[in-house]
Amino acid sequence: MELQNDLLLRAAKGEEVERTPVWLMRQAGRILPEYRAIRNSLSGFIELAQTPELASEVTIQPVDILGVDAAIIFSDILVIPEAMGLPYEMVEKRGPWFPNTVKTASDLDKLRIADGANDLDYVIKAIEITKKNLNGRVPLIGFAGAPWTIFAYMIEGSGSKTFSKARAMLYTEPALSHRLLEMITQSTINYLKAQISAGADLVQVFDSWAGILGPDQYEEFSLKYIRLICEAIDEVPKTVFAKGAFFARKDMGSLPCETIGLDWNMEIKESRALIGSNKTLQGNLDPAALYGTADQVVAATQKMMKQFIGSRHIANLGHGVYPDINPERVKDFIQAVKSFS
Ligand SMILES: Cc1c2[nH]c(c1CCC(=O)O)Cc1[nH]c(c(CCC(=O)O)c1C)Cc1[nH]c(c(CCC(=O)O)c1C)Cc1[nH]c(c(C)c1CCC(=O)O)C2
Repeated sequence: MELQNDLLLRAAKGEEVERTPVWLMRQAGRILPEYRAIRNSLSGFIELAQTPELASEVTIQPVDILGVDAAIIFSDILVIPEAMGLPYEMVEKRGPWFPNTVKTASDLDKLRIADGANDLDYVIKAIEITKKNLNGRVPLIGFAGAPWTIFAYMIEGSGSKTFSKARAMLYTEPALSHRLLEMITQSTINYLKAQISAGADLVQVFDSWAGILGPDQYEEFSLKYIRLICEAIDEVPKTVFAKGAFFARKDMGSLPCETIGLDWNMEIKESRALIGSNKTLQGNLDPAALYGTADQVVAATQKMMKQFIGSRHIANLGHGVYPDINPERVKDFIQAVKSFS
């Protein structure tokens, strides 16, 4: 199926574009009343994610309602631990929670490498339905968590400010840590390849908890595995978003991927200098900027866009859109990118 709007893919590959493409991390769900209407008719997030027809519907909502230049499949990074044998629950207002965590080698022996196509068949079906229903309007982004971020949840069992159990494991059980990271990496490669076979046009790896490691540990326990994933996937362009990894920007310039995501703490020109000229940069408006008035949102967006002039760029926020943002301000952001020249 020929894409009618392939701005995202051309920008990722560093090809000519008429204008900068724009989408938002966490655009599916969260902010739209149309999403909440569907979600509230079910038992919760997990049932929605596991119902391919509905997951597909909420994936396409931001394309119809907001006018973004890409869809991102509605799912979660935590489907990988579940497919490996560690199920999660989504607790209302509190976030993910794992009844069991990995503490010892015998916990690890109970886990398996996920195969992607079978273990996560509901995501694969949702991608197939979404590709059909998008009918080539915009590209579809597939995604997975980076091994370190997935590891952090599997050890900690929930979100955390410090992830001190997960970070302790790196010091007390480095060999066990590497074994688990290898299993997650292999599962993730299988999963991303299945997403691509089903129709994903680009894949993004989210390393949401990159910023809590020091530079040496980040190289050893995170970047190494992200590199393996990028090396294994050559079918479609890849984006790596490592939140808070300002210290790793130079190393990220040599990852075998097309695009590097920037968070809003990262200065744009400095990031370009560190990462080099042969990557597309994605980002990086502060998500809190969308709490401003329409005029303020437009001004902040233009200010960001100016700093990317002459640079390979995909416009986005510096992290996921916050749940209580007015969708009208999201539209102002998108329109400000589209009319920037
Ligand atoms: C760390 C992380 C998670 N999930 C994700 C990350 C990485 C990105 C980031 O750093 O924000 C990624 C994710 N989660 C979800 C998507 C869907 C696609 C998209 O819109 O980008 C994506 C790409 C749906 C979701 N994942 C979740 C929801 C909310 C569930 C609900 O409707 O109640 C959605 C729509 C739940 C979730 N899932 C997770 C948390 C911490 C939570 C609870 C708080 C929150 O809402 O973010 C783990």
